[in-house]
Amino acid sequence: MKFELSQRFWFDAAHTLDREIEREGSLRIHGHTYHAEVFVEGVRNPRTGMVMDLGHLRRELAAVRDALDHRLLDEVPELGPPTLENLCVFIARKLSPQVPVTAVRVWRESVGDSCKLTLPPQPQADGTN
Ligand SMILES: Nc1nc2c(c(=O)[nH]1)N=C([C@H](O)[C@H](O)COP(=O)(O)OP(=O)(O)OP(=O)(O)O)CN2
Ligand SMILES: [Zn+2]
Repeated sequence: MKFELSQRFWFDAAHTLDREIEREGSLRIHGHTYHAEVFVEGVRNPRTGMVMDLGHLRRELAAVRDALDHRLLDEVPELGPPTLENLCVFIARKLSPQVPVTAVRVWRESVGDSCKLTLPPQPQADGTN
């Protein structure tokens, strides 16, 4: 049996974005509240009954949030242009290799847009995936 767990967090951040349309407003520094959800997938450890302890995931996400919250995203190392796509990749890469992440979604409620990065399932310790 395979299970999918998820954990959400949010952060407030500023950015600019170099776009072909709506350039002027996008190039001015402005802020958004971003929401993110990280999905992990796997089988239960028979001893713990868990795919992974959600407390560990919460700790990992607190560190990721710290790298993004109240920041000017244009200046965040390794992010690149501060798009939803790059935020998904950044969050996935910040998680330690032990986290069996299969997807990351980032969205802005106020604008109504959303981006989901889907990753291939990681091999499990018991050889399944
Ligand atoms: N493929 C993508 N396209 C666009 C992205 C993106 O991340 N990936 N991002 C944007 C803009 O940032 C987004 O549309 C928000 O627009 P913005 O000018 O930043 O803010 P608004 O004024 O529209 O929204 P408010 O939060 O209400 O101020 C565009 N395309
Ligand atoms: Zn914006």
